[in-house]
Parts: sequence; C-alpha cells; structure tokens
Amino acid sequence: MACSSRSLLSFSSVRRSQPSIPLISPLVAQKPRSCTLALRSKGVSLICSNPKKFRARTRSSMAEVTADNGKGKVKVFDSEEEVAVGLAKYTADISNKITNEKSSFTVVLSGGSLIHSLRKLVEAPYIDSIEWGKWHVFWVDERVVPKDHVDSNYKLAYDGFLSKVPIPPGQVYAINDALSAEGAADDYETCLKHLVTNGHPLVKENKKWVTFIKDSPKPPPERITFTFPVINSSAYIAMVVVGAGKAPVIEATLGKSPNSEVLPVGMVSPEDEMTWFFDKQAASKI
Ligand SMILES: O=C1O[C@H](COP(=O)(O)O)[C@@H](O)[C@H](O)[C@H]1O
Repeated sequence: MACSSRSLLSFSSVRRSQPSIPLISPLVAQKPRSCTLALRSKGVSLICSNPKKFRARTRSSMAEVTADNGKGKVKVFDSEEEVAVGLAKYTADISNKITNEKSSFTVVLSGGSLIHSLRKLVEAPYIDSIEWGKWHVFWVDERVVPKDHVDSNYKLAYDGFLSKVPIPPGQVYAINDALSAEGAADDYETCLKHLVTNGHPLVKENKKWVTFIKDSPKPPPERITFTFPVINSSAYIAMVVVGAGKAPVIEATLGKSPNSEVLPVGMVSPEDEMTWFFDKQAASKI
C-alpha cells in the first residue's frame, strides 16, 4: 500500500474506516523544529497555574496531582517513573474503552522521549489487558530517513515498544522511506485518506493532512508531520512532558503569563479530551 515499505516490518492496508484518531504526543517544542513547524501558531491559554486548584490524589507509592480546566487535565507526578505508570494506565483505559465498542483503536505516536515513557505499557498488568490486535499505529511526525536508521521515529518505537506487543504488522503505518520528504508526506496523506473513509468529519477536510519540511533546525533536516486538522480530529491527546529542561516551555505554555510568542501546542485541541502528563521537574514553573 501507499505508505508501506520494505524494511523492518511488512505493511498492508486495513479495510474499514478509522472512527477517531487518538494521539499520544509529547509537548511540541518551543523552538521551531521541522516536524512541528506546521504546528507553530498562537499561544496557549492559562491552564492550572494556581496549584491551590489542584486536586491531590496520593497513593502509597505514587503522588499524582490532577487538575482540570478548559484546556484539559493536568497530571503532575513525583517522578518520570510515575509518569510512565500513569501513562500506561491512561493508555490501557482508553484502549479498553474504545476496543470494547469498536473494531479498531488508532494510536498516533511521536518520537523522542515518549517512547521511553511508554515502557510500562509493555509490562504487566497493562500488556495483558490490551487488545493489541485492534491497534493501528501512525506517527504524528517522522524523520525522512531509512526505517533502520538511528534517527528514525519508527525504529525508536519499534525497538522500544512495537516489537514487544502483538500488533499485526499490517496495522503499523510507517512512512515510505524510499521517497523524498515531499513524496513521503503525500504518500502518508494518501494512506491516511484511504483509511479515514465515510463517516468521519475529517473526510471533509480539504487542507493538507500531512506536510513536510527540509530544513529542520534540529537534525535530521527532513521531516514530515500531521497538520492540525488531523491532529485535532483525535478523540484524546496525551502530552507527555518530563525533565527540568522542559520547564520553561511549560511555563510559557501553561504558566500565569503565557508567552505571547506563538507556541504550536496552543493549536492542539482534540475532540474529546486533552491530558498533560508532567513530572515535578517539568511542572516546576507552573
Ligand atoms: O525530533 C523530535 O523531537 C520531538 C521531541 O522529543 P523529546 O525527546 O523532547 O520528547 C519529538 O516529539 C518528535 O517526534 C521527534 O521527531
């Protein structure tokens, strides 16, 4: 099929429509990156800047603080380890909710640190609770490199996640790495359009679904990315943000005085629910 390729896995098409596109993605970077250029837009409205509004839930081994406002739920965990547990529970719960009702569950991954944060999902009890056969996996952004290249988001996900779970290979949609960035973006868009058929509001979207860039400031320079109409057609979006290095971006995004400079994450708005997963370091400035 159009978005298939020949390297680490074999790929084939699915025959039915994809009712919704849940997305698992980390925070879009503050600095423009190729994969996120299309996402750079207005700032983000205030979210949970007042810690007093937080509703604390403490378990024996995990401290999780959850808040809610117009922009979504914010979960702050004591450590990255606890973020990983919280993310596994969240993902398994949504997967079970969807697969109990539908024949497929579509998950869109990013690259980066997200894959490490998904590690608990491939451990008990989560791994055994999930109907992996109904999963369909896409990438919200991908570097235009061979799929066995160290920079490939596909390879990152395969090594750290996909190789450990029984998702049918034909339901894992990697980019065609034999094409140019432009060709790969068009090809991925065509692939998506074949899968999102009648019944989903996205079928009426006539802007680009997947775009590309060739001069990313962060190497590798060539990337493709979903555009906002596709991202925002997700039912659920998880923003997973860990480490002190991300604290200034989180402050600029969700702090008391959100940066007026345009942050792409401000354009992210899923159909049903947005959930932010932070460790204490990432949330230290909000
Ligand atoms: O280059 C990329 O980086 C971003 C951010 O990664 P992180 O390590 O800071 O979480 C990632 O979301 C994207 O998929 C990847 O291509």
